[in-house]
Amino acid sequence: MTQKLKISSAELVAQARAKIEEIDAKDAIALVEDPQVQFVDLRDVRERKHSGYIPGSFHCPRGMTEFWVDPESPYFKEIFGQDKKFVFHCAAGWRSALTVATLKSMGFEAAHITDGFADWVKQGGPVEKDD
Ligand SMILES: O=S(=O)([O-])[S-]
Repeated sequence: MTQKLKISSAELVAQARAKIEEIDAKDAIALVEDPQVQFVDLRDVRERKHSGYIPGSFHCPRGMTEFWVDPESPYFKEIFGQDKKFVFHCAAGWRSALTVATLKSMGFEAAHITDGFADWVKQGGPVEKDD
């Protein structure tokens, strides 16, 4: 039997989006060479390999994010200790909205690309691909 949810995934994303900083792809593209900005890619490795990625983006599997940004966690990654603006993205902006809202509740400030990598590509953003 299908369980009756208290809240849909779409509502969860909408609630998250209302709480966080969103950057549309066009504005994000303008930041790609800014050394003070670190793009963080939450997509899985297969998506990155298949569709390419934002040059200089750091790959962070969504499942590890809370642990990787937390200096008290054994999984902390130094990259998140830098004094930079962090801009997270996924494919279409849903996973990154949820992630950035969760990070905000932890006290870690970040933004996300509103409509994700799909819009980045549509707006002509640079894409790197490994062979
Ligand atoms: O990447 S996603 O927004 O499709 S969940």
